[in-house]
Amino acid sequence: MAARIFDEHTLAPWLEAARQHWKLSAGVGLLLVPILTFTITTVISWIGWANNRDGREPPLNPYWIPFLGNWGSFLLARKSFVHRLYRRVGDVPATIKLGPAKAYLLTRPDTYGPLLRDTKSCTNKAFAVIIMEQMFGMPKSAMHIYRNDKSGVGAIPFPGSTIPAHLRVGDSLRHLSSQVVKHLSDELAKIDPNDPVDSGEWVDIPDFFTWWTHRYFAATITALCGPHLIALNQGFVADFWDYLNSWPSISKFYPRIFAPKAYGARQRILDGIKRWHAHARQHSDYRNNGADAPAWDEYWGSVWFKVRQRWGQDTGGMNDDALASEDLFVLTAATANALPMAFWNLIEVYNDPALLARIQTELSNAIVPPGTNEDKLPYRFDINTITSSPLLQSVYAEVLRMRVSLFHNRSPTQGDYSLGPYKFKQGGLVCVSTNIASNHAHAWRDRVDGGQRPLDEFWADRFLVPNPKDGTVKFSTDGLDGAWIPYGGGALMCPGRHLAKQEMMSGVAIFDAYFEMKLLKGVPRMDDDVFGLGAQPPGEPVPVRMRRKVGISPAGAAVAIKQS
Ligand code: HEM
Repeated sequence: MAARIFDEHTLAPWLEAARQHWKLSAGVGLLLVPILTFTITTVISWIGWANNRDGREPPLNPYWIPFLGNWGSFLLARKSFVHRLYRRVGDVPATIKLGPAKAYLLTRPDTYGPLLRDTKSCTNKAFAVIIMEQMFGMPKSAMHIYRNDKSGVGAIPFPGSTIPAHLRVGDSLRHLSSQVVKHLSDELAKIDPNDPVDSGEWVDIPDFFTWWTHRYFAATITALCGPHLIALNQGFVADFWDYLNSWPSISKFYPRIFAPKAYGARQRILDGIKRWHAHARQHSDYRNNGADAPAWDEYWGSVWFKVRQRWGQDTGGMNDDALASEDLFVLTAATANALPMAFWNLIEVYNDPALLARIQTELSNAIVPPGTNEDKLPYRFDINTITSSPLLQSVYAEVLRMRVSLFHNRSPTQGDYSLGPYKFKQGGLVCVSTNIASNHAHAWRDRVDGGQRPLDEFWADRFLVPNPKDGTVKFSTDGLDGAWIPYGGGALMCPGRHLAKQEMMSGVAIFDAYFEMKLLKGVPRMDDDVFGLGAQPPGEPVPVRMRRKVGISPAGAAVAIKQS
């Protein structure tokens, strides 16, 4: 009977009709593929939800397009993808198909801490390898160095690792914050007679984000790398911001032909770094980087760059292009998040005159020596006065909570990884979203002032708790394990976090010492194209009215400021 149903006479008319209307048939076929895929993945998802066994994989997030899965929506609309998924699954993790990769999105902050700390079983290696190639242009010829580094990320390399300690990927930062503060103060003290901001009158600036981040970038790069990187490369500062602004395009893996501006900016930066390396190698021996070497010299800047140069050279597999990509990674890590965050810190403070008044004494006391007048320009600052202020720390932490949006990505490397009743396959990507962590109602239930301070609003005092010792308040992140994770966690936690904190907090004191400012349109919205990639910059121009406070002659003409 079955044979009769499918015999050639029965099928023939259908095949003939399909031949005649092939366009229609192809269209129906194309429509059926996603519908079938969605139906099948939905059934798989239900089975996942019904499964109560320990050691199960999280339920699958259904998708329409075979092979690609959720890759398209994740790359093109990360924010709405994560929000929709979170609304659907709540506190249950989800399995997501991202092209050839399998990822797991964790949605409960109380699972974040343990996962991030377990760097023995779960590292960011798989992800870091992709990032080095796609975002920083690491040449393929050097990628084996990252793939072959089996030493893990903990302080003690895994048994069997052959990579000596001083050659491992990653390093630490020291001695830099006071340099950054000094250079930013020098930068803001400079008077340009042609710049209306330096006239002593109130002037309107159409976009304060550009004004501030370009100046702070120049100061940070001079502190990190010495003055020659910028001096050797005209337009380096503007090019770098073009490159950072291109991150959303590069992160979508667009081929070069579709994003020539983005890849062009990246290439100009890489060429500039190569020029700087060659110049520094000519003038200063990068092998002189031990305990007795100076912490900073004008050619390499921080001794850290000498150590990194030596590491790169000693791998034997890195050419000049690869060494430039390595340092592009560091320069990006050091500025792409910290400087937009220093911007938001200023914006929140200047948006609220009452808050500015509350911190004014601490800001003024940070200038050393106290009572310094204009003869002592550029001012010098005591960062400790600022970083120990409970309120300023709370503002800083709240800014990070609201404006940092990234995924901490881990991958089980020592077999499948168990977390509660769930199992994550070795090689899968386990993703922790700072946005879910930062806005999780239960995790933050004690930090919303009984519901009066919702998490989608900035609240300067969110991180202040009573101090029973003296009846005052103190800054605290107690009880927020897994909820406040802008820097990640465990051995992989950002090595630049102390520097970032000092940059963000001292930025307010330094700016306040030289300028007055009023926001003309309040706090700008964030650029959601950067959601999931780090610090979100503003998504619109930020007009302000500014006036220089110091360094102005009585006639209103700008006067030159002495360099100390
Ligand atoms: C607000 C500012 C910053 C934020 C939010 C931030 C965040 C992060 C995060 C989330 C990671 C990855 C951690 C993980 O995988 O768990 C990271 C890594 C890193 N950060 Fe930061 N960071 C900031 C500022 C800085 C600064 C100022 C530096 C200074 C140089 C820096 C240097 C680095 C480096 C070198 C790594 C890679 C570490 C490694 O792979 O060994 N970061 N950062």
